[in-house]
Amino acid sequence: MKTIAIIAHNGKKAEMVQFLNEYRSVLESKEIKLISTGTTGSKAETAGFDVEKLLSGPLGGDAQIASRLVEGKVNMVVFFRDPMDKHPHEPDIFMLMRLCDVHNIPLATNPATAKLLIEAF
Ligand SMILES: O=C(CO)COP(=O)(O)O
Repeated sequence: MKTIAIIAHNGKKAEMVQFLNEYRSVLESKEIKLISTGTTGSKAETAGFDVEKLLSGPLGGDAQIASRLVEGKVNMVVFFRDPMDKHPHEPDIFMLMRLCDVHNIPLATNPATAKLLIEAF
């Protein structure tokens, strides 16, 4: 089973739910496990997805996902960042993105890229 980490900043959570809904059948047919930061996961659960929720981003959720990733437990990251907002945990955000590159894990930071990646996943 492959795992996708889903993360969205507040201004991008609606786009994340829209993306998940659009690819619901793909996620189900490929038996993809979802893990997420806390609030993103709650939104996904409300939309009917089964998600393992970690802490909220500002409390260390990005860092927890990074930890799973370096242990080889994450196969792709969908991280809809909000480039128009400030984030107190910016170091964690950059750490997660850096570690995707260190470990050669596909990272989509916007819906257009996420669609291309999930179709090839
Ligand atoms: O802040 C985040 C990612 O950096 C997302 O965290 P939440 O999903 O808890 O809002």
